[in-house]
Amino acid sequence: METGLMTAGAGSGTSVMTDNDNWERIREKLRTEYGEATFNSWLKNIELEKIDGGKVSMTLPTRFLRDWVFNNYANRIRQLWCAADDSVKSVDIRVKPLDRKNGAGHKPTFGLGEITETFKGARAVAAETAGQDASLMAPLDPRFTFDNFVVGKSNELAHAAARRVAEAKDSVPFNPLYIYGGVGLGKTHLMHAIGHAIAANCPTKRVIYLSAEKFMYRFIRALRFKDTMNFKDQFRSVDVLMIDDVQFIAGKDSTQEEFFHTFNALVDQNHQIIISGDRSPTDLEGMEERMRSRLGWGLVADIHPTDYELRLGILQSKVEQGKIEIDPRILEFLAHRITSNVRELEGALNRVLAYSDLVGRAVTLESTQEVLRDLLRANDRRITIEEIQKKVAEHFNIRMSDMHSARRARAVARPRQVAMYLAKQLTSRSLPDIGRKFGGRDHTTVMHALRKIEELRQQDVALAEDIDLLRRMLE
Ligand SMILES: Nc1ncnc2c1ncn2[C@@H]1O[C@H](COP(=O)(O)OP(=O)(O)OP(=O)(O)O)[C@@H](O)[C@H]1O
Repeated sequence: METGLMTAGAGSGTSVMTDNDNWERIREKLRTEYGEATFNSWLKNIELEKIDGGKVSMTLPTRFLRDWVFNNYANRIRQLWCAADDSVKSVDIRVKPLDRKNGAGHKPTFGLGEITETFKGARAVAAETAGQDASLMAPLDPRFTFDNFVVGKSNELAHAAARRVAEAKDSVPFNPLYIYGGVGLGKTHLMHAIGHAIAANCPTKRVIYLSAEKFMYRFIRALRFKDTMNFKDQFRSVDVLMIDDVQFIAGKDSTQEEFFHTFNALVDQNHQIIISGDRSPTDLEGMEERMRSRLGWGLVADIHPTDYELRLGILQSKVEQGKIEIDPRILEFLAHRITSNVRELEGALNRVLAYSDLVGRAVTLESTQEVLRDLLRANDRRITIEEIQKKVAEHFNIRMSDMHSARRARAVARPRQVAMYLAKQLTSRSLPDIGRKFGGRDHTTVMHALRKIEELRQQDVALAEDIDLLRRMLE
């Protein structure tokens, strides 16, 4: 979110002395309400800049802190300002500009130049959350903890596996832990949560968390500056290595080669590796076979799309954390309608709340529909055949490419027929269209598949259940 703008009451400015007094009192209230630890981590560094024309301008040293405060404490700060001074119209929190003359100021936490995502123990995280020492900054998002992760059917395996890895003091339960799932379903959240838990429980463990993209960037830089020995040492001496979005290095041969050796070195030393990707290891096209097979060596845990209950649970947890008052029917509406992924769901809630702050009116169903018109339309879109194929392939543990292949073995032919059946049920595509999407098959093949599956559904309870489950997951 670019601007932290909050609106309230009506009126004009007050004297500097009174403003500072008010701010002191508000700070004390925040300290009492949220407790010393939270106050010191997030709120202590808010500075009052000025009050002008009824607008309170405050600053925080980093964008990260500003966003966090905005998302979690803005409502309360606004209420306190309004109660303290009824001339206050709006409250604005900005990132404090760098003091260029003295070279002082704070780097943004997720600055562009930052490539190392290394942290050693809890101190680094604490320093980071307090926004103090830029050189110790760890990019672990403090919101992404196990406590803030809502568990449902779709993510329970990944969550349990992540916890097991995080809590294992001297052992390595599965190596690697490979977590995969669609966009915005909590893979990064779980990895950060593992990082936080290890930092808290085993502060001497050396952990590296970074995206595969940054791994590649660092590797290329090491090559360019002839510093590969150092690069290898750094990565091969860690206790826990977490690589996010591994699909990024598919097709990047030399990075894959380096990653392969790093991977082997760590596994040999019995050091933990945790990897996330957007698809299963077997479906990582552009990834060498030896790498794919290694990625599947340990535990492969997938995160499925969320169901209604989980979406509602996530929204409820967000409003509880932010102490936000909102009509529960709005949350139910959002959980019903924003089904794409959790990131969009959170974004929708934030948009609705920001709008209500701006216009100074409570959130209603009408305003929610109005504000989210585009998002709701996008979420109403039709299910695609590709989605069906992907889901069915995952479910039956076959490759996506088998949906198009000529292979006739039952282990792949049956799931393919199930996918055709669901394509007919859940989309408005014609039989020839469906056939084309399945490796250019004839419409009579599709018809045969539909008949076969309909017949089997009557006889085979397990298959009927599989189909029901798949349909619910897709709808
Ligand atoms: N089960 C959950 N409970 C609470 N928050 C969640 C949950 N799942 C996802 N989120 C939130 O949804 C947002 C997106 O999650 P995250 O970034 O971890 O997704 P991702 O799977 O890594 O996506 P991508 O593939 O785009 O990297 C985050 O703000 C995260 O906190």
